[in-house]
Amino acid sequence: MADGIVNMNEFQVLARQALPKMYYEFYAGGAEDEHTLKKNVQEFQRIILLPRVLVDVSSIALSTNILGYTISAPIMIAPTAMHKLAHPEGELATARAAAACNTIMTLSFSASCSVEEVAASCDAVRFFQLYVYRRRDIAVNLVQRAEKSGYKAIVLTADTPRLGRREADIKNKLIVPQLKNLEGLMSTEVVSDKGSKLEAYANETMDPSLCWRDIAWLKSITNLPILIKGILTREDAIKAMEVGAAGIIVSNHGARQLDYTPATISVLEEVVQAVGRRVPVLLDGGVRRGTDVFKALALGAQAVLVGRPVIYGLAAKGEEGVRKVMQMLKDELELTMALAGCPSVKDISRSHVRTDRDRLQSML
Ligand SMILES: Cc1cc2nc3c(=O)[nH]c(=O)nc-3n(C[C@H](O)[C@H](O)[C@H](O)COP(=O)(O)O)c2cc1C
Ligand SMILES: CC(C)CC(=O)C(=O)O
Repeated sequence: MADGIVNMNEFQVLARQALPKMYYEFYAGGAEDEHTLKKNVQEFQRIILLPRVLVDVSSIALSTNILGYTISAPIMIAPTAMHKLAHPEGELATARAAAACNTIMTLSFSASCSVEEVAASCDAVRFFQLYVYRRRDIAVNLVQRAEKSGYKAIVLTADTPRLGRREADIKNKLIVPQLKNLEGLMSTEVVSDKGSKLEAYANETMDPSLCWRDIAWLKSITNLPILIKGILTREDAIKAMEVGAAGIIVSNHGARQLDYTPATISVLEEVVQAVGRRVPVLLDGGVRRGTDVFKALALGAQAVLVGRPVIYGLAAKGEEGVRKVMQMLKDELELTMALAGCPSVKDISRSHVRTDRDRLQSML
């Protein structure tokens, strides 16, 4: 099925064909007007590449290091919920693909497979994404299980005190299957019979009082490094460093939370400047091409994460589809680096891209 596929957009078409409408729209959709959803992709397209020629590019090195772990390319797997809605093997297939590609998978708190099942099926480096519920004992339980199962970092998602308004899910009356990590801890049944059950469930469970002070609590329950996901401003990047985050993920949750937030690529540089290399800055949102990865690296990200492309690969062709998606991005990045005159990831610099701001400044 994935033979003859030449780019990520084609995987999206396959996924649409493979999935029931309710699930496809859950995966593909964004919040409200989906303004940010479009912007996440379009703002990458506004950045221009400035290649250097006559550089020896006979060998291209893609590998990089994240929190001390070497990965084959600066492209990681973002946490996305409920992979069994895309494929019967769910996160186990995704995890095996991550291991085969030698990259880091971030397992979603809201996965359809448990932290233990995924750990048993994948010897690659894994991070665990955490939502903090009103019932804090659930976070303690999950973090401890992740630590015991060999996950290497906690990715705290900070942009979801409530669920964003996803109109397709409301229309489709999206259902929520029992979340595997919560089995025996709490039920995911909700009473709401109108609109998105996911929204009702999330709003009942998420702790909207979670705040910067709570990072101290989180640190008290784990020895793992904590990355904060959902940072979009200089101010919050500074706060994240003050509370001791080991890394920052510039993210607007794939445009599924607050609509009209900026495209992630357009705020990356501001965050990178605020952080000043003290901790790694990662980015997700709208990465669909190797050139996008290159642009994010040129603007200071240490790596990117991809969300929907992985789900589209999974829906289209299970583990093989995810592998193909990751390989496609790697191959495109490798070619971009060769054509831009960058033999290694370290050679990708700010001077290899021109942004709208650069164009404005050159006019002053
Ligand atoms: C279907 C779907 C489910 C998601 N589930 C989660 C989740 O459980 N936890 C989380 O922190 N982010 C979640 N995200 C956000 C992703 O981690 C990531 O920020 C986003 O997908 C990146 O944008 P992209 O899809 O354009 O690559 C989800 C995104 C999608 C599309
Ligand atoms: C279960 C969730 C809250 C999943 C999520 O983060 C999302 O759908 O964007």
